[in-house]
Amino acid sequence: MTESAKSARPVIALAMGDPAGISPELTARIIALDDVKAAAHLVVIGDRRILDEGAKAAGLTLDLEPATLETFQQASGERHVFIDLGHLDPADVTRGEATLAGGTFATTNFRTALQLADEGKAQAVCFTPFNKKAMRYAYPGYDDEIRFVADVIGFSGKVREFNVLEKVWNARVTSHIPLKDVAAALSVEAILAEIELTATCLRNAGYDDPKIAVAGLNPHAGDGGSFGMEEIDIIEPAVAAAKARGFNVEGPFPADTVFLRALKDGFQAVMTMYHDQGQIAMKLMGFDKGVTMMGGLPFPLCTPAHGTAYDIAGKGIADVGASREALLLAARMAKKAAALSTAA
Ligand SMILES: NC(=O)C1=CN([C@@H]2O[C@H](COP(=O)(O)OP(=O)(O)OC[C@H]3O[C@@H](n4cnc5c(N)ncnc54)[C@H](O)[C@@H]3O)[C@@H](O)[C@H]2O)C=CC1
Ligand SMILES: NCC(=O)COP(=O)(O)O
Repeated sequence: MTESAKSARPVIALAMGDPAGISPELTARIIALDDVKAAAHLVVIGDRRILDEGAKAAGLTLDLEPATLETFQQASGERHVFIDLGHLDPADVTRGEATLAGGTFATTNFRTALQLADEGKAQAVCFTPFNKKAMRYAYPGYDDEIRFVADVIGFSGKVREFNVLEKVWNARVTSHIPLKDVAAALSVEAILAEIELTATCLRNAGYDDPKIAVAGLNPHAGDGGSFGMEEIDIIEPAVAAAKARGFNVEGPFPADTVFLRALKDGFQAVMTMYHDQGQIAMKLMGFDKGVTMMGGLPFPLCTPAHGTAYDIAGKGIADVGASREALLLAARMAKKAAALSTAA
């Protein structure tokens, strides 16, 4: 890519996701978006035959620059780049089914994208949806993306998923664990660490003085200890400790109204205690725009908040809105990171 094109737009490595779902058509739709093109230079990693199937489903003809891992940095930047790993024949894809072949395809693409970012050859990574069952076939230790990323790039710092809508973010203290284990996983230290990471990620995304609302765990935030003690014993002390450290944080608020309060009172993020406490609200507020962002890594990592949608795969009706937001958020964060490192 030419120097002027490079400085204007971050390079985003886009890994094609699960081939049995909507990932191929979403990848094609992302490549065709003008605002994504204006915001980022994409290096798409996958198999051209799978992408072409997606383009066909989406009714698109794609104009991509073919390149290899060795040559893509010399690309002009006029067109997005496609790195064809040639590793999956469409004949081996069973649409709507989680398979080892699908998981191998997606983990290989993801690993390659992560390595590019780790080597500084891309400033951010995005992916179209993975299916966790398929990922586990290919990589048995695959609890979720966080564990995989940590394994691939050898990162041991704190990383967490955030769900992002323009109007509000959702951070969570626990994530992919059984609901029965949530209460035992809460501690003052865990909540404090999440607040700190959330504030940092919000600042990295351009919110200079982030304000965070913390949800309770129990109905009505425990109602003074009537329905559980976690608020009194853990969450309130964590919020007090965070305030003492200078964070703009309030709570615990009852979880059933905390998002209403956040929107009304201008909180940039709601911290929930477990996955679906936030996800239900976020997906109702903006399923077609929701982004999952892995915060705490050395580079932005974003994906749509929805999944592989096996039920509509190949029908050409998958909405690209959330993927578009994922790419645009990653581009914004990459530009902000570049500006901060230039200023330092
Ligand atoms: N970005 C990612 O990699 C994500 C992956 N997943 C994974 O996806 C798999 C399936 O997850 P589910 O819980 O079934 O949720 P899902 O989001 O795949 O599907 C839920 C419903 O939403 C619809 N839907 C999803 N995306 C859509 C789109 N772009 N346009 C139109 N309709 C859409 C589906 O057709 C389905 O009816 C799981 O393995 C899960 O872990 C889930 C969330 C995010
Ligand atoms: N692949 C990203 C992902 O699955 C996000 O999962 P979740 O945050 O919706 O559980």
